[in-house]
Amino acid sequence: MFLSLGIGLLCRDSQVAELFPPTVSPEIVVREARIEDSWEVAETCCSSFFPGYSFPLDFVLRIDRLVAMLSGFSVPPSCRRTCLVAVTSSSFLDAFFFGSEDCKIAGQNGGFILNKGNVAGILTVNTVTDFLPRKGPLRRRRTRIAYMSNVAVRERFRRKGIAKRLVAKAEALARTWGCCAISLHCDLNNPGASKLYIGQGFKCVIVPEGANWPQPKTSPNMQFNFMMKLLNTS
Ligand SMILES: CC(=O)SCCNC(=O)CCNC(=O)[C@H](O)C(C)(C)COP(=O)(O)OP(=O)(O)OC[C@H]1O[C@@H](n2cnc3c(N)ncnc32)[C@H](O)[C@@H]1OP(=O)(O)O
Repeated sequence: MFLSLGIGLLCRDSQVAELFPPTVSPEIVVREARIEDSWEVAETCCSSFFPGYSFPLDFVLRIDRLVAMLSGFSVPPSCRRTCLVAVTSSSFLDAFFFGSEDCKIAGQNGGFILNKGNVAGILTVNTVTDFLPRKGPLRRRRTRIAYMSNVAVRERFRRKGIAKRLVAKAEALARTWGCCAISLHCDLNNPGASKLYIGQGFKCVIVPEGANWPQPKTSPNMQFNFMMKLLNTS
């Protein structure tokens, strides 16, 4: 009986392997982040944008992100901001990764990770338009243009269409906010991300030389493409 049960399990494993070959992502749901996702959002952000840092600097970075995220959700009146997460089904992760790379505690492999790994990707979208030139002598904020940032997918979940899903969800959300366009800054030296946005229909906006066009505050040597996509609101 034990033998047949063992064979049954083996069959199930191979069938599961067939159903989920390594190139296909497990079930992914894209939704707005909840408070309990905060640490994993910070972790996904830091491991994607600062992959080279090790303990204790990476821990400090994550705390910094966490604080920035929790405090950054207050926005000027009439503006919207939200963080989207792509989450994997936890049962899948429990079955395949529990106790291994997704459940690391401080300092392991020289890096700080404390999560079960449900968040596979993140994206922030807002209508604050801090990165668009203001309008008129009163320097009023532009309206109806959403802005995307912090798009990141954990390394082992990349090239499975997760960023595309996050971008599509951000566009849908922007439409519900009444936006007619969505914009972003993309590092000129990030060909993967540029390809992603061009593939999703974003166009580079040529910023006139010397224009007073606000840019993200990163290292001074970093150069950005400002990209935009008109949203079909019909
Ligand atoms: C506005 C911003 O926030 S820009 C910052 C972008 N973020 C980063 O650079 C952080 C580190 N990188 C990442 O987190 C990821 O690699 C991302 C977000 C750039 C892409 O996430 P993924 O989930 O892997 O993208 P996804 O699988 O949806 O790819 C969609 C398309 O983008 C393009 N693409 C994505 N990554 C790459 C890459 N490394 N090289 C070439 N093309 C790429 C491809 O055209 C791809 O389609 P394909 O797989 O059918 O060829």
